[in-house]
Amino acid sequence: MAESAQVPTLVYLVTGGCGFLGEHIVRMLLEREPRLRELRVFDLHLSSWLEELKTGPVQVTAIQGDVTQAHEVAAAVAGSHVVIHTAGLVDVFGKASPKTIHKVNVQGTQNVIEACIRTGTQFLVYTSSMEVVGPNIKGHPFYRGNEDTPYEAVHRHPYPCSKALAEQLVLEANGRKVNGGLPLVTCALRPTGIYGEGHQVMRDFYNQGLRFGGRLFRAVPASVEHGRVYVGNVAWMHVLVARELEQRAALMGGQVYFCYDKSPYKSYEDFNMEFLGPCGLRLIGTHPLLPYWLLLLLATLNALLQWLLRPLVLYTPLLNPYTLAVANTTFTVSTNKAQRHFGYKPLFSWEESKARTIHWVQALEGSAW
Ligand SMILES: NC(=O)C1=CN([C@@H]2O[C@H](COP(=O)(O)OP(=O)(O)OC[C@H]3O[C@@H](n4cnc5c(N)ncnc54)[C@H](O)[C@@H]3O)[C@@H](O)[C@H]2O)C=CC1
Ligand SMILES: CC(C)CCC[C@@H](C)[C@H]1CC[C@H]2[C@@H]3[C@H](O)CC4=CC(=O)CC[C@]4(C)[C@H]3CC[C@]12C
Repeated sequence: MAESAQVPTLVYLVTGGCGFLGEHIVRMLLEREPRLRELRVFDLHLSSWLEELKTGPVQVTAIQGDVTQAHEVAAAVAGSHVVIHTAGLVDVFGKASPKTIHKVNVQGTQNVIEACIRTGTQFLVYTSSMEVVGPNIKGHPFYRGNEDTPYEAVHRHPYPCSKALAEQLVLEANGRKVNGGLPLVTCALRPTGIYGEGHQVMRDFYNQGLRFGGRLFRAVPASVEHGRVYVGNVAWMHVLVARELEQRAALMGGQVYFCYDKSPYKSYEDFNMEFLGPCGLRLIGTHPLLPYWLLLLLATLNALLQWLLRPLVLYTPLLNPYTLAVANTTFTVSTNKAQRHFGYKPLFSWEESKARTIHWVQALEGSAW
């Protein structure tokens, strides 16, 4: 990869570049990668905000395409120096079938790898997930663990299964020869639960709170820690990894990195209240209002209803046995591997991450502000 501060030469491709995280990566690259000549944004659904980016100095190329279609992926990858593969089907609510989740997340990733090899693209950054590790089906806590913490990673749900398989494909591809004979250099980033501007689940919780007269009802004990990381910092980690992968190929190739920042360790709901509280919502109860066994019964009923109604309507409530288990199991990370390997420091402090997220919630349609 040729380096020059004056003449931008690099071509980057971001798959899933119109999604929640993808948009932040795209904007961050344009702001903080001075060597960029062309930025290709590949997504199933192209967003209108891409148009405004086309007026800047970097050539922004919007590519409507499907990662499950190998020829579309190969055409987009050809001629790029770095691929950031963020596209994925993020579904833990039963909106898509397990087969579709597998096809997009696993076959789609395989297509990206093969496209890099066939077209001679040498650097691949994959957005994995904390979910490839856990929480596992046994509900074992992962308390402030790092990339080397032993943990029994056993999954049954299609989403974590697909992310784990895809991550494995990416890591195993490290070192394979790409067209031209150079080695492919890959690595995987594992965000914990991402939050920030554009976060759909946060929007859902906010709207739910508004419907209940400004109240949310505690469902998870405050003592359960759930790892969260600000979207801007996750994007920054992608930009840094992409930048450093060539110089530090021997160290970083085939590695996994948790995404982390200074966001506090809290339960899923208490963490959300850091933003929803200042927007006028209250979390009712210091303990869960319903006992766990009753929540599990409701979650199971929801799963049953989803199955029964499937021929007529898609019923996809937030509460199901999987989301209940994830929200009720401690899973937090404490690591400095990204700092040691490629000098990562969070770009946004907790105070700034919080302020930006609150500002976004306040601007939502139907907001109480
Ligand atoms: N949201 C979260 O808390 C976390 C997300 N992740 C991972 O981060 C990545 C991005 O997730 P989000 O931004 O939250 O999701 P998102 O749903 O907002 O973005 C995913 C993007 O991929 C695109 N996409 C989906 N199927 C596609 C296909 N067949 N071909 C081309 N593009 C396709 C979508 O149109 C969307 O723009 C995913 O790989 C996800 O697994 C990892 C950890 C946590
Ligand atoms: C009412 C319930 C008891 C609470 C429901 C909350 C859930 C909807 C969310 C709790 C934990 C979330 C997941 C977690 O942050 C890890 C994730 C990583 C990803 O890669 C994708 C998203 C997610 C699975 C995230 C999804 C929503 C929760 C299950």
